[in-house]
Amino acid sequence: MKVTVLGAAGGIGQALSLLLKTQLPAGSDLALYDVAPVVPGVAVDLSHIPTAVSVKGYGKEDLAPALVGADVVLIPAGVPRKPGMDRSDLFNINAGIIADLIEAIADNCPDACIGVITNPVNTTVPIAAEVLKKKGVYNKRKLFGVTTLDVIRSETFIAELRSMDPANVDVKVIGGHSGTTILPLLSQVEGVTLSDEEIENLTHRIQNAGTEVVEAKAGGGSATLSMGQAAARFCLSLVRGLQGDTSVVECTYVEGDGSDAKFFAQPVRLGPNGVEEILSYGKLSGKEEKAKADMLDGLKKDIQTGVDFVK
Ligand SMILES: NC(=O)C1=CN([C@@H]2O[C@H](COP(=O)(O)OP(=O)(O)OC[C@H]3O[C@@H](n4cnc5c(N)ncnc54)[C@H](O)[C@@H]3O)[C@@H](O)[C@H]2O)C=CC1
Ligand SMILES: O=C([O-])CC(=O)C(=O)O
Repeated sequence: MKVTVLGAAGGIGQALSLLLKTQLPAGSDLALYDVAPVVPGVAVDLSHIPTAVSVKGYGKEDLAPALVGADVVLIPAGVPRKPGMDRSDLFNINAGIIADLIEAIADNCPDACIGVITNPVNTTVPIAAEVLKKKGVYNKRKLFGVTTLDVIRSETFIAELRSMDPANVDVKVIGGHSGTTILPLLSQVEGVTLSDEEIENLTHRIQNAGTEVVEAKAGGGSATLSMGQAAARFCLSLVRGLQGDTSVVECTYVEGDGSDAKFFAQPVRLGPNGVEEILSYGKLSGKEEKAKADMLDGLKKDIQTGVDFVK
């Protein structure tokens, strides 16, 4: 497997690359690309860790060789939020960065699975799809918005509340990746019964957890370490699927049947083709149904913003 990280010298990129260096299957190649001049140094640094994963750094002018042969491309390139900003405030800068990087992916590794981390995810994923369509290489089974951070936060916060081992908590989070479009299905958590008040408080915390980190970092960026862990989990799941394991399920923002919105985060079974099957997210509680209905217009607008940007 070759995994390429675009934006590898950033906060997420470095944490993610470290986890991949130590956890990708033996024999994998890890390609680290960034426009920041430190990226070859990040690669040398990681290369001293004794695992059977080879690491190579690629500077600004070397995007094509970083991508050629990639099975998976993860994209945390772009600017993060500062206090007082919404994820949508990142659109002006990050939309162009995503469009350019996706174009290069279309030219150099059109069959790769692409995991978009760059915000606003609700919009950057539709941008990626439109660019790939223009290039004639769009495969909806291979384009993913990485929303795993919402899942691991949900698992963490529930485990804390009930003094459980987080490894035993499994939560589906559907919708999108900002504000109320993040919809954790807390009525369905197996083995955990939550009161209405607990569900309300947890939902609010999960939806605002990104802002919790942005405010705590006080101008120094947004979640990088937890996001590195989330993206590594997602990437390792994708790789297991690509290598033939068809039992791997993750929630991720993909183009499904469009019954809720054209792009929607939902549980997906992964496999050799990327998305093998979009799974049902089950029965929602009355409150979750209403929360979904209330956020869909906003999510659809975010998606349209991405489509319009490319058109
Ligand atoms: N999907 C999610 O759940 C989450 C998404 N994010 C998003 O991830 C993005 C990155 O966040 P951080 O790593 O904290 O930012 P950062 O500023 O630490 O790193 C971004 C990196 O991207 C690089 N970069 C910029 N333009 C580039 C280009 N054209 N090609 C290659 N590299 C380029 C920069 O040089 C930098 O090294 C932000 O947009 C942030 O909002 C952050 C947390 C969670
Ligand atoms: O909140 C942000 O800007 C970064 C992010 O997406 C998250 O932490 O969920």
